[in-house]
Amino acid sequence: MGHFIRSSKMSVLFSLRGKKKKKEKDSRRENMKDSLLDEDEAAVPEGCMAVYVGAEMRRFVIPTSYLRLPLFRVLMESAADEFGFDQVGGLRIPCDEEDFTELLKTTKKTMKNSRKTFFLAGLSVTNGWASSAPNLQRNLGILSSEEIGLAMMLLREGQKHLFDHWPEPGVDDKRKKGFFDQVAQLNANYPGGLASYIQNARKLLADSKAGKNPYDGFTPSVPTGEVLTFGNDNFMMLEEAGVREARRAAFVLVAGGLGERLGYKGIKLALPSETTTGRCFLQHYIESILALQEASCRLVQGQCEAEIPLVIMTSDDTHESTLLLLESNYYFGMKTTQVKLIKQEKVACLTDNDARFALDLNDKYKIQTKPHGHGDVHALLYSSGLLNSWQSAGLKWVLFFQDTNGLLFKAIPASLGVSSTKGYHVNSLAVPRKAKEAMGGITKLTHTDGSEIVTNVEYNQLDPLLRATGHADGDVNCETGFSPFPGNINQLILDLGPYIKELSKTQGAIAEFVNPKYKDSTKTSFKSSTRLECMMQDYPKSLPPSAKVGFSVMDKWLAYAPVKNKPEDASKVPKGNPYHSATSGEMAIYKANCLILRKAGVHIADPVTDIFNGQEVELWPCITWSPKWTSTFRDVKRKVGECCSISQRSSMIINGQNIFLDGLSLDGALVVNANDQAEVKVTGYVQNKGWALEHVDYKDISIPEETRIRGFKVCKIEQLEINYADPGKFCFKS
Ligand SMILES: O=c1ccn([C@@H]2O[C@H](COP(=O)(O)OP(=O)(O)O[C@H]3O[C@H](CO)[C@H](O)[C@H](O)[C@H]3O)[C@@H](O)[C@H]2O)c(=O)[nH]1
Repeated sequence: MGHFIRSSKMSVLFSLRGKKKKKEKDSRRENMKDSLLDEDEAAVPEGCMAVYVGAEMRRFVIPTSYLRLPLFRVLMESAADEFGFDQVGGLRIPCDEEDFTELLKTTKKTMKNSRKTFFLAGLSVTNGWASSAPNLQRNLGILSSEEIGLAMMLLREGQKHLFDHWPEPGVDDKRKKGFFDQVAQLNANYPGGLASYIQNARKLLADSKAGKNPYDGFTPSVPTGEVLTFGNDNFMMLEEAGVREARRAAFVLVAGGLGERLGYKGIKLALPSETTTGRCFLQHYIESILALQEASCRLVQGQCEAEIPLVIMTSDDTHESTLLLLESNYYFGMKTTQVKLIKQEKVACLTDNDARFALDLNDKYKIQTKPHGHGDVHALLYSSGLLNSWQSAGLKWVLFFQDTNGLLFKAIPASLGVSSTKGYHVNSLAVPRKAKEAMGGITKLTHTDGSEIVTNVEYNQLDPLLRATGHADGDVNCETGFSPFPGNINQLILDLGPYIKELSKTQGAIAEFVNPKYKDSTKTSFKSSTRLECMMQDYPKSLPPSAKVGFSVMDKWLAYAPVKNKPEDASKVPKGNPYHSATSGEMAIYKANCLILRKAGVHIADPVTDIFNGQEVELWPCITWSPKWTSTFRDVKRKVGECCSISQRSSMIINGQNIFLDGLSLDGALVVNANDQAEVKVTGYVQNKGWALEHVDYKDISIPEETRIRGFKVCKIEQLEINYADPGKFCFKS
């Protein structure tokens, strides 16, 4: 590598082809300009620029792509500052023609060999830029040119504090390099790099400090959408339409969140959705998708070999455990090629309104990072190329869903049916919402210019928005006992074609927000570091008014029972509001199954109430079935005959595709297992001691965490278990 430092100070000037010269202000610029004017600008080919070097103004023509190299660009930019040019930069570096020629040679090579270092020799020339961070300046010798480029960017963006504690070269050099590895990664992961991230953050933090309403100019009102009634003819028609479409769908599960509110150490996808079978959320989701796939193929004529793709968005917090869960369970029956994991990266945490990065408390060479939110899913899907491959394969729908909603697949067929019959580009699934419940409200926003959008207003923004627009009480229930705004459960169904079209404009970037928790009303410091975030449901916000955006409202008991809150928090939820805990999530599954069977004609006893981990819940018979038993209500009705009854203390597990209940009277526990080729009718009176729920305390650490967070364990005292492993037609009569 050549050595660029010479005693003689010379100037380099460059001009971009076709740019007009501005009026020069100082004499040095005047001199240079004179020389430049003699040059034949037209001779500079497209994509190149002319650079004038040294006292003689020797002309070099170089590709403008060189500007992509961080240091080269930084030097050009600082020169532009120095000379006051806007588009035409001047560069004054102490080098001579020979050095510059060498610099170009190396640049050329670097551009070819991509990101190798090349500017090292020139660095000491411009060391002045680091004088504001003396500890960094002393360490420049140990850094590569790429690292220097990043360091320059950090200083330019007000991050010099990151180097305050750096010791002399020779001490912790490896960790210093590690610091830049992380900076390079953070820089590469954010569109526009860290400089854009910091600039966006400063703007959003200033808006937040000023109390700026993100919905300024908009008036909220209650939108109208499709309201579905479980089990009526319309519902069954929509379910059938949805199942038909399912073979042209892809599912996307966002599962990068750690679930801090639940306080569970593992990944939420590995939690049992209910404990009679112990089926975890991921197993339940995969089996539900496979069941839909089969049901969809059965509906269409001729050969159907659809394999519904499943994409799981993970993060560093969840990736390894998710992969392990899949691999150690043979992907729960799904082909490995059907499942793709895409990992979102975290973003830098910010300590103050100037968007200064927070250093990790345990490692001063590491910037603290946090997840950027589920909105990352759009950019990742776009950049992965999956969307285009799905389109080429003839797919039409993309369904997004979250990590812990054991009821969701009961609502999917009908809501997909709504999308296909209404031709919605975007369909959000919603349920009645209790005021202040931690779910966004689907809201119609009318702008002062007359334009309208129907979108999610997040739960922490709905109350201030309502108060700011003349609703003095803010987010409150209306006479129905619910908020008038339907609650968004973050199950989105997008039409793939318009989705791809929109993403090719935005590359999947979603508007960000920041939510700092201030120490006091001066809003100058934060209780803990914050970061920029984005939400997947904000996707429709950028759509043109012509986009067909709708939503479908379903009963809450049917569609929504997430597991998000730890027992101590759930027990403090105001009476009548949902707990969203492991306890309520499991109880909701039993309740929904009972209500579905009731609607199909089974006599099911009323529930009793009980208290687990301080939460009062309805205790219905513990009935579960494997997803392949049924994907639609019509199918349930087909499989349930006359005169069935189930007592309150009963439990039942139906595990098989062709199991029919007919004249069954159950008072105890019954487990029916049958392979897909066995058709089994279950009838008669089954009575035994059954299963009981034994109370456990969440504070009792001798009990496994996944059990104690729900406050009970299932004690299997006595049951009748019948198994059919062979094909054939069978009737079991007790
Ligand atoms: O960076 C992240 C953050 C979250 N998630 C995933 O996104 C989903 C939702 O995360 P949370 O459960 O933390 O979401 P919230 O409860 O804050 O709220 C979201 O879910 C609610 C319903 O459950 C409402 O719909 C609300 O409007 C919506 O923002 C989870 O599957 C989580 O794993 C990610 O993949 N990456």
